[in-house]
Amino acid sequence: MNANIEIARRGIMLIVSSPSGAGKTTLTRNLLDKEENVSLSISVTTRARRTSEIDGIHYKFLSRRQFELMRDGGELLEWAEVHGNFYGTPREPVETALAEGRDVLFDIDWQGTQQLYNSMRQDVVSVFVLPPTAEELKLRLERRAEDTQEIIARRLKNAAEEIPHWEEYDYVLVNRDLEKSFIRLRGILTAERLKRVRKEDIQDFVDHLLSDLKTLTP
Ligand SMILES: Nc1ncnc2c1ncn2[C@@H]1O[C@H](COP(=O)(O)OP(=O)(O)OP(=O)(O)O)[C@@H](O)[C@H]1O
Ligand SMILES: Nc1nc2c(ncn2[C@@H]2O[C@H](COP(=O)(O)O)[C@@H](O)[C@H]2O)c(=O)[nH]1
Repeated sequence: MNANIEIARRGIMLIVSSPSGAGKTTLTRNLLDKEENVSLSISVTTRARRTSEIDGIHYKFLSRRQFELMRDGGELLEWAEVHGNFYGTPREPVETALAEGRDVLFDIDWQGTQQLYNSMRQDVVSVFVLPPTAEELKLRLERRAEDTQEIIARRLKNAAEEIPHWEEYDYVLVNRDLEKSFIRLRGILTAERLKRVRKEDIQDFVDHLLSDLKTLTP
């Protein structure tokens, strides 16, 4: 057997959560640009589209009725109400990717993470991103200039309820320096991909290695 061969494994569900504005979207988009074999789970939402967003790329934007039809038809892996809007993860693309050994990145909140923990724990790796300070969180939301003052105030208020959920996650990152945070996030994915338990056919690989070794030793 060729020693460079890729060992087959199931895909990983890499979840990144944070209070609004801490930087999870920036970090996950960077990861998608730099890493192969990973795709973003595109959520459905009833939230209004921001000017910088494209339907079908950042989210699939739905009416409340369309969202309820998907949810009630069992088409969502998880769903939650966040900041007064509904968000959910379409089931089919995720299940297909994982079965084909492709990793999937999720930008979802703590409620969705809890649901995926309950249903798919063995596939989930979760990361909680914290802002360096409360003032910086507010500044980031303001500098992003995508939301009204009212929406920013609501998101900052909700941050106090979201942040205590950091303890439920596998990893925690304080996103002070973007480059350092990115290196850490990428490191988490790299290490998780190498975990022994994920390598479904590692035993076959080792058996071949041992049998080849026998031919080399008297
Ligand atoms: N380490 C950082 N230093 C300075 N600015 C940052 C850093 N990380 C992200 N930002 C900026 O902060 C703003 C908010 O980031 P981003 O949109 O990624 O947050 P988010 O956590 O995904 O928010 P939401 O949940 O609302 O989507 C963006 O303008 C982004 O460029
Ligand atoms: N439980 C889920 N949460 C989701 C999903 N998609 C996004 N989100 C979270 O909602 C908030 C707000 O996002 P924004 O784009 O409006 O700023 C943020 O915490 C996201 O992580 C989902 O499918 N399920």
